[in-house]
Amino acid sequence: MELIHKYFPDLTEDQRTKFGQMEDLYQYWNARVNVISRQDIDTLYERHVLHSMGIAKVQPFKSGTSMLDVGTGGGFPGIPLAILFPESQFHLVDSVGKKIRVVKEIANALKLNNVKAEQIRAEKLEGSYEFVISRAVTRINPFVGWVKKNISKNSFHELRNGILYLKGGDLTEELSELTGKSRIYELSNYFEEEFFETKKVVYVPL
Ligand SMILES: C[S@@+](CC[C@H](N)C(=O)[O-])C[C@H]1O[C@@H](n2cnc3c(N)ncnc32)[C@H](O)[C@@H]1O
Repeated sequence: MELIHKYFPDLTEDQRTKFGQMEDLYQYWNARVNVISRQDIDTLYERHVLHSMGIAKVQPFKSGTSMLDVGTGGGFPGIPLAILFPESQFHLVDSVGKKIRVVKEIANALKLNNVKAEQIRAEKLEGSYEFVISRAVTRINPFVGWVKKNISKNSFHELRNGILYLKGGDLTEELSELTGKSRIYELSNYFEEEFFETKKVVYVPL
């Protein structure tokens, strides 16, 4: 938790409380439905919560933004970002129903009125959003194909609407497959500790 305060010092009391409640909730639910690896639960704040919040360092979302989190699993990156941006709307989707059940339980327990969770495959999803946020779902190229129908045109952020995707490894080959412009943001520019496995946010404007 100290790390959240270190990198996001302006949180309200309500946000601090909600972040604080996440640990017990994930301990409880992960013991019933495996949504994050069991060894990772001890490092929930570093490897999952703060990591998800790396997206906010790249693009802080303005009030009224709508976000789609594709392949959210147990709620990452969507849940931490929904706590951080209570004035924005988050639609969290996953193809696996039991994961969505956990997300709904956690969002309800945290009283996150700005989160909607749904079991659906990304390819079938209608609706439009300013940004698609995601972590560790598939290769960038098919991912862009799934979600480009869901990006709205009305940009009102510094970055044009598009995808913000937490990813690791050497992305040269994957990104060379993309026709449009993409950009890589290194998380090491925002966080001094080296605790993330995937160290980049890939931005694909659409
Ligand atoms: C490796 S997990 C990552 C979960 C979460 N984003 C995280 O980083 O903790 C990938 C997730 O993507 C979901 N998924 C894979 N293909 C999908 C699709 N076509 N539509 C929706 N969800 C999908 C899987 O069910 C799984 O929960």
